[in-house]
Order: sequence, then structure tokens, then C-alpha cells
Amino acid sequence: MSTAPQLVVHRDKELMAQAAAARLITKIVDAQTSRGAASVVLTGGRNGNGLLAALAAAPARDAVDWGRLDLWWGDERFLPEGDPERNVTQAREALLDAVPLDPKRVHAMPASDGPYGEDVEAAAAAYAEELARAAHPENHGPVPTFDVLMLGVGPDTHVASLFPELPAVRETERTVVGVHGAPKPPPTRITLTLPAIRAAREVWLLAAGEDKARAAAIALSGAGEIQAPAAGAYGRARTLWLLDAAAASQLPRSLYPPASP
Ligand SMILES: O=C(O)[C@H](O)[C@@H](O)[C@H](O)[C@H](O)COP(=O)(O)O
Repeated sequence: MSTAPQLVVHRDKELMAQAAAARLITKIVDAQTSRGAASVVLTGGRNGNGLLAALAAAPARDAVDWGRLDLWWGDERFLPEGDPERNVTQAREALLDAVPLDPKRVHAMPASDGPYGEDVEAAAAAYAEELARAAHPENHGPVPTFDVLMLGVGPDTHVASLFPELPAVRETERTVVGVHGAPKPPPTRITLTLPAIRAAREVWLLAAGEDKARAAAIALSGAGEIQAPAAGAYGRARTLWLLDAAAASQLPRSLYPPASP
């Protein structure tokens, strides 16, 4: 059952990143208070890394008990360990190296020079197994119930490494798959699938900048998930679009949240 998307529109991408970071701090603290730990899925890209940088600078940053936070990734560029283009490398630079995380709870996706070599399918299967090991009976499925799963939205409406019309967005069984021929470089990637994304309590889609306006309008106006993967990204309890005014500029007025200017 999909949850209808809620929209919050902020003045600009800097404010969107800061507000989203504050929202994430509160969500993590609430989860840690009520369940003893929190589980968050990170996204790559400018908006995702902008949120992490804003979180690193947030006054309330250390309200989070960093040692009781599990971090996963929605996708990863299949490159050698330490490559500056890997999402985990950029996340470390933006935030992770500045906070006292438990390394055992930072679940990076395999690199192309790791134990599976260049076999991206084997690497994807290994990450699916890691997710399954972290799942518990109450999670009702092969992945943990993520408190928040964040997704940057591409100009073509892709999320994670689920690109329009490519095989990965059509996957209905596996939770993690390899991607070949991605239109956004690098071409080889690992990605969560829509069934894995939909296991999250909350899915937050980040869209800031004029280049996201068409994608947001398409995804929020009833497009199908194969043609517009962002349209198929929703959480069990909440689906939240966090936009700036530029990315919201092509939305039908009926979708524009009343509180926004
Ligand atoms: O590996 C990646 O590139 C990201 O995971 C990808 O899904 C990203 O979130 C979108 O392409 C938006 O990227 P921007 O925020 O840079 O536009």
C-alpha cells in the first residue's frame, strides 16, 4: 500500500539541506529513544551530500547517539575502494569522518576491487545477504525496517540507481541488484530495488534545483514507476518530498503545499 506523498518546499537548496538535516536529527533521536537504535539509508549526489554536510554543521548534531546508528546505502558506484566518485567516499568527507560512528554499523556497498572483484552481481547479492542478516522477524521481510531511506531524484526521475526503463527498476523479488549501462556515470552500479526501498518506514525524496523541476512534476503527476522510478519510491508509513522552490516550480498548483510561499 503506497503512502500518498507529502511535499515540503523550502526557499532554496541550502535551506532545504539544513531543514532536512534538522528533520533527520529529530527522526534519529526519536528512533533511538523509542527503539534503542536507528537505521538510515543514505543517498549519493549533490542533494544527498548537501544534506550530510548540513548535518555535520548542525548545532544539534550530537543529539544523535552516533554509536547506535546503522547506515546503509541506496546505491553505490561500482568503483575501487576510496575512489572519490564512490558515494561512501563522498559521505565520509561530508559527515561520517566527523562523527563517532560504530564502524560495524556502517554498511558500505562492496567496491569493485573488493572480495567480489568486478563481479557486480556477486557484490549485489552479498549486500542483499548483509541486509537479510540484519533483518528481524518483526521486519516482515528480507531487509531491516529502515527508519528513513533517503533518495536524491535525478533529472530523468531516477532514484538510487533505478533508471527509467532499465531492468533494475522492474525487479520485484531481489532487494539488491547490479546495474550495467547506467546513463549517469559510472555505468556500473549496485542499487536497492523498489521492494527494498518500500520496506522503509519513511522514504524521503530530495529534489533541489531547476534541473529537478520537470522530474518532480512528472513523478508527482501520476507517471508509472518504470518510466519514472521516483514515482515508485514510497514508504510504509510516510513518503516525503523535500524540495526547494526551483525544483517545485513546475508542480501543478494543486500539489503545492499550502504552507509554502
Ligand atoms: O549514485 C548516485 O548518483 C546517486 O545515488 C543518485 O541516485 C543521485 O541521488 C541522483 O542522481 C541525484 O543526484 P544530484 O543530487 O547530484 O542531482
